[in-house]
Amino acid sequence: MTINGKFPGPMIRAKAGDTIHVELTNKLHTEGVVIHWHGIRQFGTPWADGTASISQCAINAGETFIYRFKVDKAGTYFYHGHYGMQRSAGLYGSLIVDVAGGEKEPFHYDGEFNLLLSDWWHQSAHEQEIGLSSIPFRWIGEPQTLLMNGRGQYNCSLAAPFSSNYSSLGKCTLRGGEQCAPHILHALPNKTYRLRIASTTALASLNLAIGNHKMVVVEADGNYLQPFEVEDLDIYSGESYSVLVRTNQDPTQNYWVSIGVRGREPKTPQGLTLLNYLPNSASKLPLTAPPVTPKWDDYDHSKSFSNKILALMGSPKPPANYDHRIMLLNTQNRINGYTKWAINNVSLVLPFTPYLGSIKYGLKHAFDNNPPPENFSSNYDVMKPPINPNSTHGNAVYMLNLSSTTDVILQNANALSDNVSEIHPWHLHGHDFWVLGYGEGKFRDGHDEKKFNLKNPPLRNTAVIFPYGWTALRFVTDNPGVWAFHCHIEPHLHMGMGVVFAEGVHRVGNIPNQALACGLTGKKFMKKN
Ligand SMILES: O=C1O[C@H]([C@@H](O)CO)C(O)=C1O
Repeated sequence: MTINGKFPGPMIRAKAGDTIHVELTNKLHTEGVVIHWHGIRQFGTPWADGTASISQCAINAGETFIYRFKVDKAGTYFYHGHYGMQRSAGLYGSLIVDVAGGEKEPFHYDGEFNLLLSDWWHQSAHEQEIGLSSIPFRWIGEPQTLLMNGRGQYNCSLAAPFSSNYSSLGKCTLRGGEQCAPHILHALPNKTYRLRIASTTALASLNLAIGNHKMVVVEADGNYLQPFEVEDLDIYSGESYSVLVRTNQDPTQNYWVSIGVRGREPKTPQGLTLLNYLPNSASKLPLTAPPVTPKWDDYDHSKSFSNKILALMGSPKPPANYDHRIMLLNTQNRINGYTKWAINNVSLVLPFTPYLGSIKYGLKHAFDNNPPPENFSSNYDVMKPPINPNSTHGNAVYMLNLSSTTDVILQNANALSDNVSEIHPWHLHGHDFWVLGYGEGKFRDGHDEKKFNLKNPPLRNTAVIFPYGWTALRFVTDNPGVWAFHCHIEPHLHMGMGVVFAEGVHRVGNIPNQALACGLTGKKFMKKN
């Protein structure tokens, strides 16, 4: 899927405080579409969040929807489809917000590069969707190619001469000008570059490294970090980083930039591009092989990276206590033979009427009004496959009081097979949260919160749960609207791995009619007219 004939879609670049106005015309003849502005909190414009069945009705073929919203915070963001598997089909692009005029970033750089990372399958998103909702279940499998700015190669490797792994593929013979040719980073020696990195993968967790160069991490998800230096960085779907790279290596050489799969047994060759030191030719191959991606299941490496991420000194601190705590157990389940993911034993199936309208107008039949479970059984064994794998469908909403401090403890568990627990990056709409901590095994109430970092936890919109572990998040419900909170692995959301939060919906102003033109809100307004 392309936008204005482009894949990825065009980069949108604005300044903090700007209003972005996008007119999205759906020219997909046979399906609806929406676009989510990932990381933008949509204060006062919850109908512009771009989540089908949550913030708006999907835009029908031939129709145009106007997204108009303010970008209040500088940072590295992206946008993407939020309906079915349209992200896997390529519906995404970069969204960069620069600091407001007269303002400065808290670090210096001479130039910048942007890398939007994604993964690519030869199977269409429709086949993927059907496989996920079939008996027997057909998993999408690992991607064929990893992409940087939509570019990657199949059945050949840029690095074949260096590596026995990839020599079997043969060397890519690029003459220049091919659409699959990598996006080369052309740099001058002895400068500092800001590399913006965002991951909109449908599945893959990635590790990025630059041969011979260290990176200083300074931003995550549009929030400044206490700078720290690394040789490689893990990035999960839904996350973004800025790193500073000093081009202080031998200026007669070029250097590899590599991305490789983490957290799942990789079946996809590394994605590669070059850091080209000018005036060298970009066709000059580096002297050494591309950086090796850490072993896919070396979770200690991933945890050590996550634990280094702390807020820049002077950043907003979390409230010291919570008003409301929700425990969310993540399990893989079955419903009538279908493979699903469930949260506290409920697998999310979105309603036909978007919540924002049904809650605002009190249309009680639009979804299950019983509160969803805020906890799970204290004797659930997270280290074993579920004893009773059957779960239920649901579409109930966590109704949160406005201006309250909410803690969410995400609890990972064993999947359906023995000795399998997967990585899940959870993304919250409408807010940033503080990541208070990560832990192993089952969260111990009354004990583990003593280890929370309340001094300098990073603010983010996406945080990972490690296999068999828990992650603690805190946020303030300061944004009237209805907000998705879900695993950012697209097939996992499709299989039900998400929940919905609503706060202060009575305060939401005029929702554009078009966002309501389906389901029960559609009926209500059609009658009126
Ligand atoms: O949701 C998933 O399903 C498969 C596997 O668990 C069952 O085939 C997989 O690897 C997932 O992440």
